[in-house]
Amino acid sequence: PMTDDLAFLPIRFDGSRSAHCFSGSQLQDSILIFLAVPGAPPMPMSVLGTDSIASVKLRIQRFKGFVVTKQRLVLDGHELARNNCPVKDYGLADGNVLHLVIRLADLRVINIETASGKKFQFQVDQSRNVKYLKSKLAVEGDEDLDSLEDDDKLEYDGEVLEDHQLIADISNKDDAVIHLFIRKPAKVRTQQVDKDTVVTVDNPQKKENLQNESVVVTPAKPAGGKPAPIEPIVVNRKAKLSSEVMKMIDSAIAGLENGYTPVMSAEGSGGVYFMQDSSGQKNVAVFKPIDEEPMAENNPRGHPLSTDGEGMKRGTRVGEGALREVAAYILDHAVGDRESGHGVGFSGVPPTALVRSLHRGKSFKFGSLQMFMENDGSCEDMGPRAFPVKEVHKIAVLDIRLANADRHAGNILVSKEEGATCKLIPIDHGYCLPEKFEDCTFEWLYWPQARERFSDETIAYIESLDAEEDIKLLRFHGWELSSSCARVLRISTMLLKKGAARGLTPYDIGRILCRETVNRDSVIEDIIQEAEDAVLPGTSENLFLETVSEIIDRHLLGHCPRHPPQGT
Ligand SMILES: Nc1ncnc2c1ncn2[C@@H]1O[C@H](COP(=O)(O)OP(=O)(O)OP(=O)(O)O)[C@@H](O)[C@H]1O
Repeated sequence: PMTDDLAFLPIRFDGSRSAHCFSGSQLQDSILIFLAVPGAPPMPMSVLGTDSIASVKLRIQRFKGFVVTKQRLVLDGHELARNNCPVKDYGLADGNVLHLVIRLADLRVINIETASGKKFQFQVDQSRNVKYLKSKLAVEGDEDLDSLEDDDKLEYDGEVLEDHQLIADISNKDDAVIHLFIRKPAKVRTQQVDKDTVVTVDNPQKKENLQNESVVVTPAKPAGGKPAPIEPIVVNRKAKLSSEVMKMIDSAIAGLENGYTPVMSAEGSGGVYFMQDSSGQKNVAVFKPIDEEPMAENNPRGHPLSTDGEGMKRGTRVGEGALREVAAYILDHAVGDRESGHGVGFSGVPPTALVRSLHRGKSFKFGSLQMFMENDGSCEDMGPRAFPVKEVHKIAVLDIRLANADRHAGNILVSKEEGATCKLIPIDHGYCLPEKFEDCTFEWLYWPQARERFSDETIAYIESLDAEEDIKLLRFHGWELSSSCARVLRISTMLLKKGAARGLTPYDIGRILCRETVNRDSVIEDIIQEAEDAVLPGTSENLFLETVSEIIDRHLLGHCPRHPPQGT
């Protein structure tokens, strides 16, 4: 609405003066940008270069009503994630379009009937338009819709709906039935080879990340029978799925078979669906389809499409979120147990698997399926004071090892156990194991617990870690890490081990991995640069890592731990 648009503009202007009357420095610092909210035309907004991201979000909250913590601001496909950072550090300039992505959806249920009488149900954000609904249908409709063309129409009450019309404006009645004709492009190619389905996940940017570019789905039902509604994707038949994963899949199948359709989560930046058990009373799993990740083709939250295949965080790929979710679970070994088949590991990543799942009762989608963990909210809802040191440290160890680029407070669930102690549950690992350290951020970095030393038990666990074994383990499960992701894992594991051995705290180590400001490289980035400058072109990876190791040692020598290392 007009009033909202106007509210953005004059906020910096004194009513009696025009913009031209601004005093020198303020005028120079003022930047006119456009804020793009899904389903509405971009609106002008004037900010100062010195404004922090948090203050821009606060203004958006004041004028648009979206709570600060539920906003993600995206410029050129990358999130402006640091709330304390001035906008000028992100290089925001006149005319830039800032995309607002709301992590909280305003969902609307829509019933759709095809010409041949088939019925579908969708949940769509009210702020999306008809064009978006069509693109969703194009992917999620069934084979009947295959032969239909792009210009097929959606109709409501005998009226043809225009592409730009908002879902909110179509009808006020909740039971709106929209008649449609639409085509269905393929997203993931499947091919029948003997009794198996060979699936190629379409990710043109970085195919080498999936072994042989294809994945074998083992049919859970005998050949000729109906496919199971959820099937784990198993690349290596020798890799056993943990019993927790199998149990979770079985209960989610029971829920689907009893007719309980997965419910879309109101929270999250991508498509996140809660699957129920056979009673329909309890959430048992969380399904995140590959094609609905932030910046992927069918993202339901209004994320702009990625233009170059890079994900919302630097050094990650759109379409690989599910692999990273599974990798985080696989690499979260239980103490003393590196093999597959473990339940919950040292850091408590919920059991997670790559699956093909029936979506909305008709088409299949690929994605990650994670055990639903009962919780009392996330760290976004409470201060960190009540969290036990051990709980914070287990998250810190995970984030440092995996160079997690998305550890915000909403991605740590809190469960209050009996006796009121809090357990922390790390979720959402779609942006771990990046190709570079640039976007590493750790919510816990400034929590007091991060300044405590690791316990002996944690130090023993850290000592047992081995990046080479981890890379092999992922390969065994079918994910061949790209050389740059493997390098990041090797260096972060090396730093964690060296730091812990010297008595450094999670804060000390985390500060080496995270940039202090957006535009200043982190210590680890400087160390890598120094090593790159020191070695000759064509040097082996091993020699390069030795060089990194020496530079880290030198850096840590100059680092004075808060307490002397143990045993010295
Ligand atoms: N394993 C889980 N158990 C219980 N709840 C979960 C689990 N995974 C996700 N959720 C719930 O779903 C919401 C969205 O999930 P998630 O954070 O993984 O999504 P996302 O799209 O990657 O988004 P974002 O990082 O922007 O929040 C979470 O805030 C949480 O409430």
